[in-house]
Amino acid sequence: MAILTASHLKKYYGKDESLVKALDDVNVSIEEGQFAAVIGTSGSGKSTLLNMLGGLDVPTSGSVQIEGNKLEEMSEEQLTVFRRKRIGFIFQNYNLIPYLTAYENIVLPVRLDGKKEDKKFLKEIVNFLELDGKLSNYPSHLSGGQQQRVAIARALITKPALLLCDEPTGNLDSRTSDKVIDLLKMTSEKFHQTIVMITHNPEIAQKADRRIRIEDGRIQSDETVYETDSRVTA
Ligand SMILES: Nc1ncnc2c1ncn2[C@@H]1O[C@H](COP(=O)(O)OP(=O)(O)OP(=O)(O)O)[C@@H](O)[C@H]1O
Repeated sequence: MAILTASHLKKYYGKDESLVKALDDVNVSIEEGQFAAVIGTSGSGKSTLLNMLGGLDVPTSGSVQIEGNKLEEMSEEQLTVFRRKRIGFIFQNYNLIPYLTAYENIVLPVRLDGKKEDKKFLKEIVNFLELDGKLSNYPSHLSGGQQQRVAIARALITKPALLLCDEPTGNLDSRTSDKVIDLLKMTSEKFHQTIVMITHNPEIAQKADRRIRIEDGRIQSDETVYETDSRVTA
C-alpha cells in the first residue's frame, strides 16, 4: 500500500528568463515500509522534492498525500502538528538544539505536543542507537556520528510513519556513515517506518530497496530491487 503519493508536483522559482523549474511534474508513490533513495546531480531538485513531500514548502501546483491526508488541504497549524506526529526529519547538519542535552533534544517533539515520552520506547531506541551514557551530553560534546544518532532518536521518538532524510551522512566519514545507515535501516524495519533518503553516495543508494533518479526536476529513472522470493510454491 502506498503511504505517500505525489501527483503532478511542480515547483517553479522566479519568472521569465530567470524561471527555474526545480520540480517539473513529478509523480511518485512510496510503498509502506520501503527504503527509497533519491539520487541525482547537484541542483536536480532532490531537496526541493523532499521539502514538498514533508510539507516544509508549498508546491507551485500538484498534490502530496501522506496516509490519505492531502497536505495542501491542511492549514499551517494542522500541517505543523501533522509533521510533528507523522514525519521524522533527519538532515545533514543534524539540526540539534545546542543548549539542550541529547536527552532533551530527543524528547523535544513529544514535549512540544504537550505529552510525556514513552520511557520504555525511549530506552529501546537509545539502547539500539548505542547512546546509553551520552544522554546528558550537549551536542558540542558528542561526535558527528553520535549527534546524528541523537537526531535519528529524535526523529523516531514520535513513532512517525515516514522518515525523510536529506543527506543524513553527508558530514560523516565512510565508516560512521555505514553504521548510521545500517542503524537507520534496522530501526525503520523494527519500528515499521518508510524512508525516503537523498544521497550523493552510490554505496548508500545501493542499500536502498528503490532508487529514484531526479534530473532537471523530473524523475529520470525509478528502479525497485525486489528480494528474491525463496518460498517454494506447491
Ligand atoms: N529558494 C529558491 N529560489 C530560487 N531557486 C531555487 C530555490 N531553491 C532551489 N532553487 C533552485 O532549484 C533547483 C533545484 O534545487 P535543489 O536544492 O532541490 O537541488 P538538489 O538536487 O537538492 O541539489 P544539491 O544536491 O546540490 O543539494 C536548483 O536549480 C536551485 O538553484
